[in-house]
Amino acid sequence: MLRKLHGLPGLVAALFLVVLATSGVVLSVVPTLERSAATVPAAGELSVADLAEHVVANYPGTEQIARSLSGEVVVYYSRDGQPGADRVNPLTGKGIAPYQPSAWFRWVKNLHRSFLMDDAGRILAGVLAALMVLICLSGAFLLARRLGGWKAMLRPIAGSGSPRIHAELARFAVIGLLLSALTGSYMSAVRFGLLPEGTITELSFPAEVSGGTPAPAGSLSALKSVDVNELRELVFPYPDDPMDVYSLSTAQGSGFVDQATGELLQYQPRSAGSKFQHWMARLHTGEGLWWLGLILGLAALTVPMLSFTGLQIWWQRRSSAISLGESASIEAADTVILVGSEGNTTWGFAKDLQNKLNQAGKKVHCAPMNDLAEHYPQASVLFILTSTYGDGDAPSSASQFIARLEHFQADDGLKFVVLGFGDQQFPKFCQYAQDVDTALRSKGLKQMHPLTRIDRGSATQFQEWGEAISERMGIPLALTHNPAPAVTSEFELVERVDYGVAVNAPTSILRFKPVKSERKLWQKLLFQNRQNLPDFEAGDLFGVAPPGDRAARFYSLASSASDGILEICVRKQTHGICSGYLHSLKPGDRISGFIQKNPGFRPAGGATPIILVGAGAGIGPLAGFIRKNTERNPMYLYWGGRNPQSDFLYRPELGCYLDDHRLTGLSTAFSRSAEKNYVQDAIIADEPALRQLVEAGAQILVCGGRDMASGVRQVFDSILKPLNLDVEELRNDGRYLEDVY
Ligand SMILES: Cc1cc2nc3c(=O)[nH]c(=O)nc-3n(C[C@H](O)[C@H](O)[C@H](O)COP(=O)(O)O)c2cc1C
Repeated sequence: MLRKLHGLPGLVAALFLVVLATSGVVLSVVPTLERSAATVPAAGELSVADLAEHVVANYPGTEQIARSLSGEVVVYYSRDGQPGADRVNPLTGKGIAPYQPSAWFRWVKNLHRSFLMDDAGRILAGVLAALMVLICLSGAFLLARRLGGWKAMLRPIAGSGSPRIHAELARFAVIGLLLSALTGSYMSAVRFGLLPEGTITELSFPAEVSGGTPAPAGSLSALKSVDVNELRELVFPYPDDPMDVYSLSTAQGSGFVDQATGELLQYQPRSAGSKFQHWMARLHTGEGLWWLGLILGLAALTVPMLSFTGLQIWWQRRSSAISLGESASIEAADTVILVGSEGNTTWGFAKDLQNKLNQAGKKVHCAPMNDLAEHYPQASVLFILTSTYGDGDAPSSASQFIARLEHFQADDGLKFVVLGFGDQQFPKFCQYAQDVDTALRSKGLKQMHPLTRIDRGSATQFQEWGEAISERMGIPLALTHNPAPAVTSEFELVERVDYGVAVNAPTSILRFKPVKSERKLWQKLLFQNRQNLPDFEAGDLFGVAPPGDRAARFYSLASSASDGILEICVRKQTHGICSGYLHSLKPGDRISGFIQKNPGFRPAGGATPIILVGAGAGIGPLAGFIRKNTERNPMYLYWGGRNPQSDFLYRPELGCYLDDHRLTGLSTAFSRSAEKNYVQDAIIADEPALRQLVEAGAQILVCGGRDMASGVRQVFDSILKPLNLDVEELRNDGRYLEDVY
């Protein structure tokens, strides 16, 4: 719902919003330009009387002096019967230049206010401003949900590509955009009478005027008592009409001034409503608040990019949407599958399950979890397949599920199974699936099979779960869904470096070049994936299926697309089909593969010190991070191998990285050498230095086998103890990341 509230207005209004925002950016510099050209006297330095005296000395035919909120003073005068207007220096009253408002800015203002279409355009601009309020608010809620609550709004944002850019820009700009949209909506609502206007009472001409001989403007007491910075406008009396008066308008109110006595007549302070309206306009335009104008302009500058990335996200989501096969009705279904998904990948698994159950003769009803019915009269099994989002929260298609469960009537014969989809990198791995499992049990439903968690869409884990369910239900259920994108790219092996044969740990660094083929124009326009030149970062995963096998295996990437090479570091497993296949490749051989993003495993960036820990082939992504560290931020590597003569992976590269300071420090440990050390020992040896780094905000990234990762966690727990910290706490702050296999 929240996503629709955000996306739909965005899609409908994107183009108009870009026009509004771009013209807003141009207008946002006006207050700064005006302010830089204006001379603003210090408070108390110059009164309106002084200003009038200086101006009249230079412009004897002065009719009006106007001062903008930016401090620009313009005198309107008549000379030899001809009207004129000059910008003047308030301190001297001397003219600076003829006053000529910019025709270009006027055109942009018209475009911004009304799309150059008068009232119809103004109404459209008002509606767009209101839509923008909706987009900003729903976007802020989505962002808070994604980051794990309002308190976590400043947390590093995981992810990459358009979703990450969209979220980063939105976080930066949302307050500015919301302010512009709210004030713009208010101004439109007032203009079209939807909100009351702040009353500005028209002053009637004073009944009693002295009619005496006019005194010089500089001597009039009412003008002397007003600081020039308060002035809005001073209209001079008609020459040779002793019964006429000065009309004075200031920030506080307006009134008349007797030209002979200097007395203030019929003064009217501004009403609270008028002040409010005035401030809303200032907060929208930044008039007189040049710094705010620039902030609002910067925020508006993000709108074209937000629209573009928003459109890309929508398109990607649409492209990955799964159309479900025929679904039995709620009344007729003997099996129900409910799906909780945000990015649609879980639907692919659900569809496979539904197809296989159909093939086994079941009548399956499949729906989003939010569509939980009150009763499934014929159903004996309820499958829940759900992902987890935010910080252990429900994905959007399951957000109402727990609430709806209150009204659910379960038959005695109904059993349930929960299958969670998540990512082990997140501290609350498959937490929502766990919550659903608990909620169903507390509701009194019987579990048919224990909760199972699938990590990063593993086809193998899904298949294994299918086998277990198959046994429970007594039906064949060969689940084969592999969420790999249908489109793979071709890669050619250009180089391999082999290590570790002598210590029974054959490990190769394999470097591939993508085989190029250009995208067609329509594919580019429709934001289609680059078919053969995928975008990837070190730490993302490379999916490869060995010949004759549909299930892909994943290898952490040791390079980024910008390196121009796709690099993986693969240890040949005993009986490993895929690792054996990769190890058999010779330069010139081609393979097909695809990229799976792994946004949860990336160094924080900026000056944050990074501690990299790995063992064996786990060095792959870590080497990729170091290669990318061209800004020479502090980066330390702790790595464990078997023997320095045989499997010191990346030895020459690491030497170069140390020399050119992409790597700040390197500690190694070898288990089959004289020292017989593991990476944990190398970490303990540097305990005080590491503690200091963590105290200074360091982030730790660990890559390698499960046992090594668990040992490293224990060691860090003990190192962190004196700081009253532990790995779990760092993990919650995104400062302890693992890529474990
Ligand atoms: C912003 C974001 C937050 C996530 N939070 C969690 C989480 O807290 N726990 C977890 O196990 N997985 C988390 N994941 C991983 C997803 O649950 C996982 O990728 C899942 O397969 C997505 O399925 P879906 O595309 O059907 O929504 C998160 C993913 C993203 C992009």
